[in-house]
Amino acid sequence: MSVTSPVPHKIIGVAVIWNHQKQILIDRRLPQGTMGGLWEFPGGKIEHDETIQECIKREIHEELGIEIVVGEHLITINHTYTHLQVTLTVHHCHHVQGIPQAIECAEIRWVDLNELDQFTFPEANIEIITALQNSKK
Ligand SMILES: Nc1nc2c([nH]c(=O)n2[C@H]2C[C@H](O)[C@@H](COP(=O)(O)OP(=O)(O)OP(=O)(O)O)O2)c(=O)[nH]1
Ligand SMILES: [Mg+2]
Repeated sequence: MSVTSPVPHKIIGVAVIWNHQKQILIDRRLPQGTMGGLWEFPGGKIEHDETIQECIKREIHEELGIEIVVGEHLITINHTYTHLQVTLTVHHCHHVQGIPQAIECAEIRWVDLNELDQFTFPEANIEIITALQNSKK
């Protein structure tokens, strides 16, 4: 008889942050740890008693030191990696104040939508990027 233990499930709020030049903010994960060195949209785990919008606003302040307005829902992705299941709830967001700083990541960049293909993202992000490209057509 084999016993399988369920993989951990993380609920993550994710921000697609736009500036006035219609660029999107992406960050590179630290080299060590899960999905190290890959690019991502900033965000993180939801805390209890928090809405997804509150989670996104808090994570962006903690990780990048900036203020944003959380806008329209873009997509929710359920994805299972080998040792981890994630639910990524993605919202369009707007940069309001502050210069983004790489507080909890290796690097950050403002990029055009058509430049996203040049960066390596986690597997779950393929669907997010497709949704973004389709929503802007
Ligand atoms: N923020 C973010 N996370 C993503 C994206 N795509 C993707 O698969 N993920 C995964 C990577 C992580 O496992 C998880 C984000 O959780 P997290 O940033 O709070 O957690 P972490 O793994 O960095 O670290 P920890 O706090 O659990 O130690 O979601 C994305 O575009 N943005
Ligand atoms: Mg994070």
